[in-house]
Amino acid sequence: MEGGGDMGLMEWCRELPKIELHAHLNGSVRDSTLLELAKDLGEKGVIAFADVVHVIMKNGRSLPECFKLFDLYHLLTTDHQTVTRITKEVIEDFAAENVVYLELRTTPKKNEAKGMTKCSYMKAVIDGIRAVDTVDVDFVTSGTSNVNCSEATPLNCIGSPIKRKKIYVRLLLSIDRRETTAAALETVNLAMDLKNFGVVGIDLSGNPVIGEWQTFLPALKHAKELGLPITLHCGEVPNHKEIQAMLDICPQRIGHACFLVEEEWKRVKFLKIPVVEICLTSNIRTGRFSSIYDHFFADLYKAKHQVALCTDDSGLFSTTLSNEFYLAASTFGVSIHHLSLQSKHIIWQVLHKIYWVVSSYTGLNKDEMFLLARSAIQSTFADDEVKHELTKIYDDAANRLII
Ligand SMILES: CNc1ncnc2c1ncn2[C@@H]1O[C@H](COP(=O)(O)O)[C@@H](O)[C@H]1O
Ligand SMILES: [Zn+2]
Repeated sequence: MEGGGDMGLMEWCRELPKIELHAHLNGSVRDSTLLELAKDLGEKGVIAFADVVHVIMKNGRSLPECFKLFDLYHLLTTDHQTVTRITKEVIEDFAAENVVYLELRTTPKKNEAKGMTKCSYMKAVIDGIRAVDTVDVDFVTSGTSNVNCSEATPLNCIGSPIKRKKIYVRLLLSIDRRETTAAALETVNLAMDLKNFGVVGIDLSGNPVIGEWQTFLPALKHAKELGLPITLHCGEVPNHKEIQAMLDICPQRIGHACFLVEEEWKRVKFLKIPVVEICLTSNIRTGRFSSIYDHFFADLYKAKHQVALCTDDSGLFSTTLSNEFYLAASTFGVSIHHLSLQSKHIIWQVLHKIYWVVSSYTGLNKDEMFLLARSAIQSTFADDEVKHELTKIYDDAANRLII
């Protein structure tokens, strides 16, 4: 799909201002940084460098393999200084491809050996946000925090003569499915303490075959009581009892939703509440769908259900948000407008190819992609002021990007 006439579309996708709602910090680390960190630890004799290189560089991974890899990532990134470094780099990478609003999620971690508490982990993340120097960052919502974080000021230089790129960064604190109820509650309370530093909500993630719903429920209910929005990794495996329970608490958003059955989709659509964070490459790479043509994105889009294209783990899956837009545009464009949803692969592929060749048309048209990107504004957990600013960014870009 790349190269030739298609390059225009990819470039357009890069130019498009984008909103990223589902990105895990440790899953978004650059390969080059991981390799450097692995080399360091290899030299210190903590890991066998030769053994981990091919694991880091491997392309296709099953979901269980991903979680094994996260354990390795966490070994590499577990000290304050490294957490600060990866946060800085991840934000710079998203900003470089015109992500204008990033809701970055991460699991606050305790590590006694490194003197790390959940709170100090988050301080290291915040230091990383403050260390970004290639773009202006807006992340402080107001005032200071009561967790003894150093005085924080927004990094955007008001009145700076040179107009630089700007990115809004907000944080979601993740509860890992391996955690206890007490640990999950600690994360929710920390999120409340860090509201002034751009923490806007709670995520539930981690290996979907681990942990019981009842373990996380008290913390999620607590978050709701505190008015913290929630997004859940929902239906990554076919656990229908859990999917029902997740929908019962009416989260603001859900991610993945790969294994929802018709009845559950009806409920999602009827509730009109959960915005679905769609992670195409992640779902394909982890084998949730044997072909991208089986993905439910087109179904939801056509039903006008609120969806947002996201990367999930841009480092782990070697993708970017621009790439996800390109993938959606070049795969689903024809199908969305001209085919029935039940079409089989072969029909999708043949018609898509014919249409593509005949008309040189590469998918969703630019107006629709622009609106798709813009529609994510309403799904952010940011306050109205930020939403207003984002709307202005899209209004400005409309002249340049759509006719
Ligand atoms: C592939 N789909 C996925 N499904 C579920 N959880 C995932 C995930 N991808 C990432 N994570 C969650 O994010 C953590 C890494 O980032 P942080 O250490 O929090 O920054 C993983 O350990 C896992 O808990
Ligand atoms: Zn995820």
